[in-house]
Amino acid sequence: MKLNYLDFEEAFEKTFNTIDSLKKIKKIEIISIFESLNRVLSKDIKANKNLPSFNNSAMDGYAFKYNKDIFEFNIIDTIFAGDKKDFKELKDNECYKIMTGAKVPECADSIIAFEKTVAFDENKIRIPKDYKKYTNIRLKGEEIKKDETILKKGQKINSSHLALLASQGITMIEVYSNIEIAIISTGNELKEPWEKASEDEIYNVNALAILSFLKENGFTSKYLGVIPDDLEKQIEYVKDLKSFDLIITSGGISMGEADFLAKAFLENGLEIIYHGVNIKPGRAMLFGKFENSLLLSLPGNPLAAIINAYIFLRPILNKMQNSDEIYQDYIKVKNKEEFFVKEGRVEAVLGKVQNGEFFATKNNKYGSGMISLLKDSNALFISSGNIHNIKKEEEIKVIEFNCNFSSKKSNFIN
Ligand SMILES: Nc1nc2c(c(=O)[nH]1)N[C@H]1C(S)=C(S)[C@@H](COP(=O)(O)OP(=O)(O)OC[C@H]3O[C@@H](n4cnc5c(N)ncnc54)[C@H](O)[C@@H]3O)O[C@H]1N2
Ligand code: MOO
Repeated sequence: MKLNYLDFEEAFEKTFNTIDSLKKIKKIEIISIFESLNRVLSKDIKANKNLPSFNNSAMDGYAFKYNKDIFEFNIIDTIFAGDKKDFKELKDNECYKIMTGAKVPECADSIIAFEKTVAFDENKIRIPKDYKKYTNIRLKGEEIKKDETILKKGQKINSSHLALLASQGITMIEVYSNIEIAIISTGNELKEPWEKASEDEIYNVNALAILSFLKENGFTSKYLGVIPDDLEKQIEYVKDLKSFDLIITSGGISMGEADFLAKAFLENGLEIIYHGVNIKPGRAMLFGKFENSLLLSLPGNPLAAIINAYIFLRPILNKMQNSDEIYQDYIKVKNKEEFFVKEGRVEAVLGKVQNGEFFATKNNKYGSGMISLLKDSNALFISSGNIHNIKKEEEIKVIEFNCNFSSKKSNFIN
């Protein structure tokens, strides 16, 4: 089989159009916020209450009614956070001692921190003459108003969102059900890491690498094992996979005589969207529609498989999960040492970003069969195919392994 290598951008576009064309019922479920990290909201969430829900003190200090001519106040009582009793009206020269977070009585409009007073004793304080009115009061509803939308449908939940939900006493939320993902490896040469491998055999790197890659990105998956390099057996095996939303395989898709994975899927009705992308590494990649599920076949070489996962798989997952944050954001950094890429194809170069500088891993002199380089890298530089050398000190765009995602497609290609 001879592969036609599809233009990189076109592959991206076809991928997204294919996801859009799937006839999918968006399944939802209601879950506890304790189980909701990385899940995607299936509806907007409104505020249950104002934030803050009462005027409260931003400092440990004294609450008083501002008067431009009064600078000394007698302390008449102390208000602690959580105090609910009614505090009596303050006279002009009276104040309350008040703790951070405590409810500020209606009669007070300003707070001074203990350390900002000019003098104080048990009973009295003096404030500076230039002290400003309304200082240090966190006003009811100043941050969020009751019924305001606080989180939008499509939001992937992180700890900051959970802080907000907790502040509202919201404990159950509606999310999209997790997409179901199957992971399959191919290759008779593979032994699982817990098996004994002879010097002629290799360990299965991709299954665990992809499984944990998915976990890092908030997705769960089922590892279904290694399919034997035998067409008849593969045809049988593949039949049962249509119930998954996404099937991720690795290996068996280039031109080797035992590479008949694509054929096994084709025999079962696979519609190939593309097979081969003009990118190094990872050009053997196959993407297809398998009834209402998708097949992403990553190359066997672990480094190529993982790089493709960073570039292609992450946006696919985000989109399939109905997240709003789909596309990788790039950052701009300074290139530390000159390195070279080939013209005429997109090239993904591993590197390490440190304090705003990019170091190409091994100066971009490595093969896609290597494995250890991934652990020494934390970012990818992606060339357009129109450049050859990337000079020292040049400003470049890179995608970090743990990049942010946004709803707008960014142009991360250099
Ligand atoms: N004549 C050609 N040969 C190859 C081409 C080509 O264009 N023409 N492309 C090369 C490139 S680039 C890649 S990448 C590989 C992709 O091949 P496959 O996706 O079919 O993968 P395999 O042939 O099955 O395996 C390649 C390599 O990776 C190892 N492997 C496979 N699975 C695993 C795994 N789960 N864990 C660890 N290592 C794995 C396998 O042993 C091979 O060494 O094709 C080139 N050939
Ligand atoms: O897919 Mo291969 O790893 O391009 O190098």
